[in-house]
Amino acid sequence: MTETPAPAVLSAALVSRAPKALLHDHLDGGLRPQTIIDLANESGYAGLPASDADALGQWFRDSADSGSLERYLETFSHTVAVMQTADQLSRVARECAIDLAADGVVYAETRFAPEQHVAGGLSLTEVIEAVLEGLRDGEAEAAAAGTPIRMVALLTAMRHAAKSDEIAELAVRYRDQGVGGFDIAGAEAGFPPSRHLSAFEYLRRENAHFTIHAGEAFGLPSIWEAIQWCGADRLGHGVRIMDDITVSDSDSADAEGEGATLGRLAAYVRDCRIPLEMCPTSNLQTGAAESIATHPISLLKDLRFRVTINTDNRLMSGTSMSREMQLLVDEAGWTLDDLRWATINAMKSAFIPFDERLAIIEHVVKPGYAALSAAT
Ligand SMILES: O=c1[nH]cnc2c1ncn2[C@@H]1O[C@H](CO)[C@@H](O)[C@H]1O
Ligand SMILES: [Zn+2]
Repeated sequence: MTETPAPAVLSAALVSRAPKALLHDHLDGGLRPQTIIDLANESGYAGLPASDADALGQWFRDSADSGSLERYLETFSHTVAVMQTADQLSRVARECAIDLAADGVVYAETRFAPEQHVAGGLSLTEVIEAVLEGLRDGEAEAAAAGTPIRMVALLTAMRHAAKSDEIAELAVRYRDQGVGGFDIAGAEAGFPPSRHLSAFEYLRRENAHFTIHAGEAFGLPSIWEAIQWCGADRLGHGVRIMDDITVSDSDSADAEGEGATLGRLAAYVRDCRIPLEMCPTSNLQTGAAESIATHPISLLKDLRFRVTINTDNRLMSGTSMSREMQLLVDEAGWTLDDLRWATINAMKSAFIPFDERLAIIEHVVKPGYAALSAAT
């Protein structure tokens, strides 16, 4: 009798070398702990809950681990507090690009809400320009270090606030200067995407791209509004699309997803290839999923939804793209081919022009994975 050999578990060294594409990363959720401390000391912000980097990093991870999106979001008050001057914003953006590049990320969209960075007297445009400058500097440094990365900013409007029209206009104004699109974020329950319909209608008139955080802390109605009412190009998280998928008996969907039945909304999302910006560790912390092994991302992969892997908030989750990928390999059986597929999915869904996406897929992602396959 011949036994099928168990697939080789991918080593951390290999996963860290894999080319990665990241669509869902919050700039204010990815600061280095030491940078927060430096910036707090320089600016006189006295509210930090810890004064050494290790303890502060731990504090963010623990506090974000509450099982509630609302409490998770409270931790951002400390990062936002030290992102109120042009120098602070540029430094954080520069380090974001460098850290992602060092992790093997070759393309990343990082998002932030300009309206949260005006407490120190900056205008919205000064906030955006400071971030864009930092991203350009970070790209240049990463290239010089031999780890080139393309960085794009997304402008977020906070869903509980009333600034989305203005932020959407800025996303259009800065479209050719490093801003790829628009997003809404913040507490989901009680703040449906349709509250910001005029911003989305404006963006569509302008042929601009946007994604919407939906289906994270709230279910199908939020996803339905985001897609069918607001016209979102992509879904931030979208993990609750599972509520519209029936698996005949527990865990019975096999590797091809046989045994699963899609409702109308889930079928629409799959048929239209609507990208899902999935963030496994973040979902465990906010209670949107129970474990990596049972996270819907694997079933959705098997069902061939357009799944992408993302970090959400590297600081609050103590994570990186390599870590998210490694967890899927170790705890949910993902293969190198699966990681390559998710990376190409992300590049196909990026908010940059088609020819530029294709160039990264053909000249960076595919050769990178081919070299790794040859090495396994
Ligand atoms: O997973 C999330 N769901 C909803 N909102 C989020 C998430 N992560 C971060 N933010 C919110 O987005 C703002 C801009 O980056 C952050 O300040 C945070 O309030
Ligand atoms: Zn997010």
